[in-house]
Amino acid sequence: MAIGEKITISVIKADIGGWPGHCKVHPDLIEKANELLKQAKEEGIILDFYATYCGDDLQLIMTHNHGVDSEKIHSLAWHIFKEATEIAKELGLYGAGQDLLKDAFSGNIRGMGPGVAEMEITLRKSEPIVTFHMDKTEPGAFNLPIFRMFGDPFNTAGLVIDPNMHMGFRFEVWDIKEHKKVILNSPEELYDILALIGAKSRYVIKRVYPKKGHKLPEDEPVAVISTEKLYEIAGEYVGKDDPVAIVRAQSGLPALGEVLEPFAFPHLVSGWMRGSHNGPIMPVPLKYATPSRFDGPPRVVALGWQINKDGKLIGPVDLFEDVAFEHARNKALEVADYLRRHGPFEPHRLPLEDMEYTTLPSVLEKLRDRFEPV
Ligand SMILES: O=C(COP(=O)(O)O)[C@@H](O)[C@H](O)[C@H](O)COP(=O)(O)O
Ligand SMILES: [Mg+2]
Ligand SMILES: [Mg+2]
Ligand SMILES: [Mg+2]
Repeated sequence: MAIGEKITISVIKADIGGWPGHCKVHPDLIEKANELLKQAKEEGIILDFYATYCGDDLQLIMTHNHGVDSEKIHSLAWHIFKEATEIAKELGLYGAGQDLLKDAFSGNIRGMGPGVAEMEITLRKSEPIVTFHMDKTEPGAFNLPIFRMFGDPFNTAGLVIDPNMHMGFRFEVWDIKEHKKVILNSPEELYDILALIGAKSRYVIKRVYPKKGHKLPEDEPVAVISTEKLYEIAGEYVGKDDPVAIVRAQSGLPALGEVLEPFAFPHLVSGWMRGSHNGPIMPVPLKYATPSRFDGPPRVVALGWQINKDGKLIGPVDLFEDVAFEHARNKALEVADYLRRHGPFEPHRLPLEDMEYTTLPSVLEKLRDRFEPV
């Protein structure tokens, strides 16, 4: 491994049991993940790793040379989730094995329940990246912040000032209901991008790419978001995914501060209690990534890394530990109070079409025969 060579960064996560309820990952599960990742590193399967949590989701961060969708890496992650599930069962954790939706591994973890964000890139001389980890929300929660990082000059000064990024970026947007994708150019097609991604339960940003003329290869993503579960599990829409993302920063890309700036505004996302409520996403350090009030409000953690020439993950820096995000947290709490006072009423509760995949329809079914024509 060296500068200028290809390296893959994989973030693979799953909820395999909460402690208590859907609140947090038990440290024994993280310990197990670390033990097995250490073994994989010693065997030369991965270059480096870090295991952590966000809420009740166990997060595996890995660097390796196997490219995206590698059977070796996906089966390693699956094996870790399976082994840790045994500990979750032993401890009697809540919903042990919750996100492991299939029994047998068949080559690729996508479509089996866990969330995956991976990118294969040519390693720069200095490679700053941020991994984002969310709980109690869905992939569309990344639409607004990712758009602001790479498309909004009011967020990212570099889009105006830096000649290396003045040409803008390309957004790969997925229609997760029709299972289609489209690539749109920013800034030329800015309004089309927004027309789609404003509808965040249906259209989600999957990747962002540099444009032709950028100093980075145009086929290597600069941001990637996990969306696979929603898209891949055939015939079944699986509600809230607790997504993750990887974003590269600096030197012709948004600066670290431009990557984090969108989270100074705790925008509304779907999820929270029973995956059925709108609420503010609160940027938190790991120590606060324990959604407990009304199973929330939804959380986002940002971990900062430098990847060195050997593929080693130098970090993490717990980026939202900064006091500069205190105001966003307070605002989120204020918005949470305001929304909670609506109780079961929309728009705190999600609109009916988004409730289709929750437990509400079975409640409404009981009343069906009692309706009379008016
Ligand atoms: O959204 C939630 C859990 O999401 P998650 O596991 O993080 O994907 C929770 O609010 C649960 O829906 C809620 O606690 C009810 O859980 P059950 O009692 O139905 O398991
Ligand atoms: Mg859970
Ligand atoms: Mg979760
Ligand atoms: Mg989940």
